[in-house]
Amino acid sequence: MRTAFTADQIRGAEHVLMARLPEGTLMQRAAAGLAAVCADLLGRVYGRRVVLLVGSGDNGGDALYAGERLARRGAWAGAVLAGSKTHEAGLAALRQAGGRVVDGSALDAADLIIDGLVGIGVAGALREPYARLAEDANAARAPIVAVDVPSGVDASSGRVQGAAVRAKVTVTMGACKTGLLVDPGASRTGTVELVDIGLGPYLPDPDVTALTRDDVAGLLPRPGNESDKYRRGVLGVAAGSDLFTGAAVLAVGGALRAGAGMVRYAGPGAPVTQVRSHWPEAVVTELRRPSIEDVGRVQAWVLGPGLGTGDWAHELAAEVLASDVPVLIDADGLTLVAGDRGLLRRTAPVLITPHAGELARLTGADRADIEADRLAHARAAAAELGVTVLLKGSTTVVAESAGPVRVNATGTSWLSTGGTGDVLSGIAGALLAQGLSCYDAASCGAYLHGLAGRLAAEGAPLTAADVATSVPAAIRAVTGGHVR
Ligand SMILES: NC(=O)C1=CN([C@@H]2O[C@H](COP(=O)(O)OP(=O)(O)OC[C@H]3O[C@@H](n4cnc5c(N)ncnc54)[C@H](O)[C@@H]3O)[C@@H](O)[C@H]2O)[C@@H](O)CC1
Ligand SMILES: [K+]
Repeated sequence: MRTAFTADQIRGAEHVLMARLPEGTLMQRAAAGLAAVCADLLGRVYGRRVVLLVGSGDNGGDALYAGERLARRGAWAGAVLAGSKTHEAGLAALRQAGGRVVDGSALDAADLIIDGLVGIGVAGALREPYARLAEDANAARAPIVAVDVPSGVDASSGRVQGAAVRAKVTVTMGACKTGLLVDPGASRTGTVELVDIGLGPYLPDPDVTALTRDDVAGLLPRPGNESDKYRRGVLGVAAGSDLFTGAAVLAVGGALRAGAGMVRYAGPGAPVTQVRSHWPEAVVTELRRPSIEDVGRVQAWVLGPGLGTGDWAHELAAEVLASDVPVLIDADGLTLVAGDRGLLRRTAPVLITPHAGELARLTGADRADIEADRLAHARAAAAELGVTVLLKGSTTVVAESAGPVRVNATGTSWLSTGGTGDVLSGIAGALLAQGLSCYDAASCGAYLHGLAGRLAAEGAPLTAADVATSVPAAIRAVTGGHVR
């Protein structure tokens, strides 16, 4: 499990550790790790031009001491001092090693740029001259190594309020920061390298976690000798309408490919015909009225893709939500719930899977605000609505009212195409039906969906149906595909 922490959590742990060590120890550990990554990236250090962007805090101190180490190995090291004050001991050490102070024009001829403008101490948008330096560094041809956090990215949320460095590598000290895993910040970090400065034992429970392949392999249900189609989990899918038939086909497809023992599809005539012809494996009930009475027993429901938002859909949603099994609500189901919050009054668990626009409709928050601070809005919605929230987007996050938010890093921008959300609801629904909690079903579902998207795309456009087709390959990639 990858873990990440807010700036305050990191400061708290650093405080305890620092009190036990001689002054300056942590910064030397940080600078040593940073210099090693820079040297790796340069290949040969001797004679290469390294430009340090140095802010007024300890982030600048890390950069100066790393510059000193590289200068001692024969690099040309020039520091651009951006702040009204500078880490004096760091600057003296750099000078002693042969480094110098330069102006921003040195960026053009740099072989490597070290961004030590601001780290976890940043507040708000970068001020001048920091903002201009960040932009000039981005425009230069040299790769940028960001110290701790790319300057301009909020370490605790991933928020970017103005100019921000776009790094090739981010060398983060002690522990990963939340803002490095959540967009828009995550898109600025490049590769994240962690330098161990001994903080581990002093860290609290993480703010954010990300499942690894092994975590997902451990959580995914696998059929055993005792399994039959009923015990493996039966998923009900209430989706599709005479107007929108494809959503039903895609949600059922995602569910079948993700290992549901059986999928019971319930809908009106047109999607019933489509689902039957695409998926003879599904057990289909054609609904003449909005009732699930004749559908048979299920262990979880997917409610909403392509369902419509009229009275018929509302009545069907109310029936599904009156059941005593977990329900995943997506798409039109979310619109129905936004218009009638009373539908959420139930004791069995609810997982909602909105994108930012759908969450805005549900909570009244501004869509752009949600995009800018996905974590905070997903958490707040989970607490307000009493549900598990899977917020879709460039970084998909899964939040409950308490505990760490799980972020998913497997996605690809090729997935932003019509119908992929319907497939995701089928995958996560199938995992719910197999007995996973909303939290695990959502985060494993997002992981598999992202990976299936990557496998389907291979760097080219994909369709939602391709994603569903690739889900077994994604599961094989995660579990090692051992035959059992
Ligand atoms: N505290 C520690 O034990 C360690 C800290 N380390 C480094 O120290 C950093 C934290 O240092 P600081 O607490 O000094 O904070 P930072 O260096 O991250 O930033 C604080 C400085 O930036 C300025 N600043 C804040 N927001 C700004 C904005 N929007 N535009 C322009 N300037 C802005 C402030 O005026 C202040 O001088 C970490 O990110 C890490 O790089 C590492 O050396 C490891 C050990
Ligand atoms: K930085």
